[in-house]
Amino acid sequence: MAAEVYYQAIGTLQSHSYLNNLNHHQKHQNNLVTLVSRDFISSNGLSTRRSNCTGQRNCSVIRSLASQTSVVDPVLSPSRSNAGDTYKKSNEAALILIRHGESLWNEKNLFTGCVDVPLSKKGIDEAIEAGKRISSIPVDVIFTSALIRAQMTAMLAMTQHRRGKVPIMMHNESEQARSWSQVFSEDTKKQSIPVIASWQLNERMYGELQGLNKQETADRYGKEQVHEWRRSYDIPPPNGESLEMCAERAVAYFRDQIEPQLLSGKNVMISAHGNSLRSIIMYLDKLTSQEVISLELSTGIPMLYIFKEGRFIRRGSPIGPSEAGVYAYTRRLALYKQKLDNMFQ
Ligand SMILES: O=C(O)[C@@H](CO)OP(=O)(O)O
Repeated sequence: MAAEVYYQAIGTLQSHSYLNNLNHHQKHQNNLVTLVSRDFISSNGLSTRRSNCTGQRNCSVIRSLASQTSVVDPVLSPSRSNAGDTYKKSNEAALILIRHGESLWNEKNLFTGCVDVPLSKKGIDEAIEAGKRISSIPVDVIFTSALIRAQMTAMLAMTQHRRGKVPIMMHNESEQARSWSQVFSEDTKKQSIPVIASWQLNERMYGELQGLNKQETADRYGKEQVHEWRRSYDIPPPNGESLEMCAERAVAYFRDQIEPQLLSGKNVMISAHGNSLRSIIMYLDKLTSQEVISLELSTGIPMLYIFKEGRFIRRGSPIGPSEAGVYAYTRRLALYKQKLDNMFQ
């Protein structure tokens, strides 16, 4: 199918605001992300409405980092719709975020944090389903946390990718590990996707709540207290990390290790966790510490951003591998899918 066909979809998408588009996706796919106070997203007045940051140290750090990004949509803006050359010349990359599929402890409703538990049967199915949704989106490098549930999710998702590249875990923990895991064929390397695991993308450390049942904890300490531990920005659970503390390491890692990949045009997938991803989304979408409280991520639903000219544009979640809208977002995505369609005709 020709790339132009995908561009036709832009005509229909142009009339959608960023938020409408997001809502359209959400309607069709079980709430990838829930933002209770959404009005800020469609507004240009982000900075004026964002004076209510309650976080202390890191809040200002996050906000100054975030000030480099924007939710303005250059891809779908009418003035750009016919600017084919502009698309060609501009440097852009896809960024896929995915929270791991349901884990055995999600299933049991236990606080998990940095405890390293695997996916449940349902989580395995979710990861495979997630893989189908992104199976026509190019992935050049994968970042996961150091935890098995995020790694399982990434690996299972990639089994569904139409390009058929093999994800390979990088082992840089020692010189010997690096040397013993070398690949000596350039051709094979080209058919591989490096997978980089980092503790900085781990779930936030839940301290003394790890292993406790969420409902029983609420019964014992009160719903409000537990909600504060779970969703406030800067109040940590007993001996654990607040979201602010989690953001400090996860966002720093994103900026230092992941953004350079995107800047060089590489398409990146991040498989991580509810709270490490919430903190990264806070950075990408310039959410305040108040706004992030209402951000919830579903397990196993991938979310696509386009990184273009230093800005992150949230595109919602691909519904399926053939959904025209997703591939219409950029010429590169359209061409990539067209190539895959030709290969597998
Ligand atoms: O238990 C956890 O580690 C997290 C994510 O599952 O829970 P919460 O939703 O409370 O942040």
